Amino acid sequence: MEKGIFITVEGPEGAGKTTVIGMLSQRLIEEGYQVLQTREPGGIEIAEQIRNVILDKRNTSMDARTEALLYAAARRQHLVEKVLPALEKGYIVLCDRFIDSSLAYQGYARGLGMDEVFSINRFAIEEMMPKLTLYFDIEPELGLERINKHQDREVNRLDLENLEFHRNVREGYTKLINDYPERMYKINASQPIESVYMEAKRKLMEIIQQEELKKP
Ligand SMILES: Nc1ncnc2c1ncn2[C@@H]1O[C@H](COP(=O)(O)OP(=O)(O)OP(=O)(O)O)[C@@H](O)[C@H]1O
Ligand SMILES: Cc1cn([C@H]2C[C@H](O)[C@@H](COP(=O)(O)O)O2)c(=O)[nH]c1=O
Repeated sequence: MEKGIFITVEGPEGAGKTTVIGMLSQRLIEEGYQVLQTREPGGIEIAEQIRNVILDKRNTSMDARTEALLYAAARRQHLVEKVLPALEKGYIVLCDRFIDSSLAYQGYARGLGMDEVFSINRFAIEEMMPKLTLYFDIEPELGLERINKHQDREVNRLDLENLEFHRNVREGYTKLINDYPERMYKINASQPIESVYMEAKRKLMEIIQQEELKKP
């Protein structure tokens, strides 16, 4: 039984997940909590290597099932190598994307089916689900506009999908929010960054208090 709290942040491209996770992480550390900030796909060497294969713009022939399996493989390794050990030590783990990304992108937008994608992921994660998922909701046009303006961020294979794909990703997330209202909390990510952060922080603190997490 893990002692920490597993939190995931989800949403379409450019919703502000990485930025807000950084702000939350810094604030929680200042308050004395042990925090692990990580991301999917990636976060550890093997998963970062898989990330490079999945997101490489040259891999235009990648089959949708191959893509789903690669995300699940990266997830498995990241979970056992990084997330579970941190949870056992009592950390708050803030993870940029997890299974809901596979359900929205591969299950819904790629059309593989959310149930099918859930079942391959069950093999990868066993029973491990987040205590809370903050879902950053944004119109794909605005999210893509943000990342296109962001000079340092390299555009990847998934970013290059057409607008219809990105609209379907958002529709997939909307289904998930309806299916898992207890676990998922929706935030309007088109608000100014400070408002998004404040709302995320309030919800996160509610869960930390509910779980009675102790500072070390
Ligand atoms: N609420 C906001 N208002 C305006 N700009 C924002 C907001 N949130 C993030 N940004 C900017 O949008 C860009 C993308 O943000 P960020 O990398 O945090 O998004 P992301 O959800 O992690 O994206 P991706 O999943 O595509 O990597 C950054 O340049 C960031 O400064
Ligand atoms: C975990 C996961 C991710 N994706 C997609 C979502 C994004 O387009 C990229 C990751 O890039 P980011 O800048 O780190 O957000 O991968 C996916 O399709 N399925 C997944 O399971």
